[in-house]
Amino acid sequence: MTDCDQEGKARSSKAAYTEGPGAAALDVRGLTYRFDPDSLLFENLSFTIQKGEFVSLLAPSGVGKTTLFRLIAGLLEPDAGEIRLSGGEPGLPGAGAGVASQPAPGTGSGLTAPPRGKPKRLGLAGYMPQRDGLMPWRTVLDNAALGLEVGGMPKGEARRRVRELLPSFGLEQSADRLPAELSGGMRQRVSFLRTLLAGQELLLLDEPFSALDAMTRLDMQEWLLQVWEEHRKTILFITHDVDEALFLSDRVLVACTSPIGRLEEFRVPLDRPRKSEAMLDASLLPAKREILRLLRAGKSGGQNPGEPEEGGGRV
Ligand SMILES: Nc1ncnc2c1ncn2[C@@H]1O[C@H](COP(=O)(O)OP(=O)(O)OP(=O)(O)O)[C@@H](O)[C@H]1O
Repeated sequence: MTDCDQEGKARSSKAAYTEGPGAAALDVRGLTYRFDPDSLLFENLSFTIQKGEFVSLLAPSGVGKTTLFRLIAGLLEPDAGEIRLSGGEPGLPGAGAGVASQPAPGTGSGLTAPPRGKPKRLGLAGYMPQRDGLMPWRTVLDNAALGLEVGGMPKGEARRRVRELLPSFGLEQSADRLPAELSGGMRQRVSFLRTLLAGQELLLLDEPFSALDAMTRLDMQEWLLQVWEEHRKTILFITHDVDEALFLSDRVLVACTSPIGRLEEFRVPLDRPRKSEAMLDASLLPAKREILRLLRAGKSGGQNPGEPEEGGGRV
């Protein structure tokens, strides 16, 4: 048993998720997935994200964070378990669109597994992958409008919708520029605008700021919170930066075992709206210390991780 497992057992009675079936944006039950027989990534994993929450996911590199996003987005199908998203018809609760299920061993859920094929939840979550994926030949305006156009909106209407939001994304003067003419932060803003405009309730953001310098990153974090407070979407955010996770989130979920079978939950004790100085708030230190310790325990496969350094916040 790893240090992380022991810690999980000790904390399990406290780490109860607040589940309200009508308010869930995402409900994962008994998820099991492997790419090949020797690489089990998820084993009977369950967690819930409520509508309007900002939740970050922290885990050591290579344990399966991006794969989890691909499963939620419907790009991969679980071997067992179910993934439910709101926003489909009839949505949550229920067994209509937006539900992918395979029988989870030992869960006795009694749910009927739909036939394999196109996942019913495909398109129900907005997915912003690590690389911004902007098309180099399309302007800012046309890149941001892409999701709307793919969804069937006429080009003129899609462009009008984009133009309305360009000012709050700091892109008003850049509508006709190509991606190669943009800074890293601007590219991420275009990519996020495209994701937001596609209209889904749940947005999956995979390390969107990892390639940015420290100052741009701080600006982008504050900006993202402003936009989120304005649009009140549900965000699930992958990062390797503990400070970033604590600053942005209502809850931080930490995966520290491989395969991932449970997520340790930390509620962030900060009021909103937040400014970046909140990262220095002393109330965050116990959670930060504990998260770093868990991640180091997970990384070292259960070797004694020792005391984490105060300053280090990236894993
Ligand atoms: N298409 C694939 N086929 C086979 N194995 C894969 C595939 N995609 C990812 N993997 C493996 O699954 C594991 C998890 O990969 P994933 O990218 O989900 O990890 P991650 O936690 O997001 O990593 P990082 O933090 O470095 O981005 C890795 O061992 C990876 O090599």
